[in-house]
Amino acid sequence: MPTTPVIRTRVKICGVTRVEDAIKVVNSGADAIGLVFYPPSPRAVDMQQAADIAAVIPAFVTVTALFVNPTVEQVQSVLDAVRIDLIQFHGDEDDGFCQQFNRPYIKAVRVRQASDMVEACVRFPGALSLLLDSYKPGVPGGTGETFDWSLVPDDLNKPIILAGGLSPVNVATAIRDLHPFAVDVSGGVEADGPGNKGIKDASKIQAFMNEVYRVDNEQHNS
Ligand SMILES: O=C(O)c1ccccc1NCC(=O)[C@H](O)[C@H](O)COP(=O)(O)O
Repeated sequence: MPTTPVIRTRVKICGVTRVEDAIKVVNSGADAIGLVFYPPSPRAVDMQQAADIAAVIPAFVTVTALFVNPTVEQVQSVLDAVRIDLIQFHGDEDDGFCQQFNRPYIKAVRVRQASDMVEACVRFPGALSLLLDSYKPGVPGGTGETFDWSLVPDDLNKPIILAGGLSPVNVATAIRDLHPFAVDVSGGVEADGPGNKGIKDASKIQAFMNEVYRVDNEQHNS
């Protein structure tokens, strides 16, 4: 993990499915939203939902499109219809595939051991950052589970986006322990209840952001 804290930890809220939730995310001060283009996910959006959401996102908030092993045509059709600033590849794509879309990209690494992250830095030279997520067999992402943060090497040569099971309860510890460039949350800011995947809760989003602000201030005023 980097030994020096970043001045302000960036935040991406992933799995937004409704315009009203996108507005909550923007108003909370988050830096990025994630739109899931993976139909099996309960958080998947169709093209119209995505276009409607992207239309309310102002400048300086990054609209991220998330794919899991898409075809070239699937990615291109989204890019043609929706304002997308950044692509998140969450499957088994390689660097050549990820680089062909004329958009910056980040690559998810589902962490089992330290070498997963070290090797990903070599295998994905075009990735802006690595998004470190939990490994769960058969589940490509959005698991709501943390992984063993002590596995994260302190000398990775790409900025880290920490994901997997973050919430208002544990994000401060995560930032203190790992000093990631950014944190990414989905399930941890959703409304309670099994049918509410993809429905974000304004008070949880704000609690998450408040914790990020609190720990950033704590680290820079100590
Ligand atoms: O959200 C999904 O359903 C999903 C499905 C397939 C691949 C990725 C998916 N989500 C990715 C994310 O929302 C986050 O980048 C990350 O996995 C954190 O999710 P969570 O553990 O719920 O905070």
